Amino acid sequence: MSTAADTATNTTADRTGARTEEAADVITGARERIDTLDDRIIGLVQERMAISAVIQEARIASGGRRVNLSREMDVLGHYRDALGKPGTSLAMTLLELCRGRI
Ligand SMILES: C=C(O[C@@H]1C=C(C(=O)O)C=C[C@H]1O)C(=O)O
Repeated sequence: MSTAADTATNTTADRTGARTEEAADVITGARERIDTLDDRIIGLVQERMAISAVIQEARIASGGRRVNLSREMDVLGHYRDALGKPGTSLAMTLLELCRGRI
């Protein structure tokens, strides 16, 4: 016979994929920390976009181009050195967010 407590346990397990209540608690707590980090990362990305826009506008207003490929190579290298090949993909996504598609 299943009880109300069993139902609650199953619900938690369904949400986390865990097979024990202890593991489900660890996962729930760690997910809260990840959600907080993701909010901070999104905020940092938005801050990066705003600063990048200032640079691009200054360069365009001076008669230059929006994009500066040699600087982008440096940014890509920075992320690749820190995070490996997926770091390059992350940097390419960040660059697209900051200056649009080229
Ligand atoms: C922000 C700049 O302009 C553009 C955007 C970049 C970026 O978001 O990192 C890098 C190079 C440029 O294509 C820059 O030249 O530094």
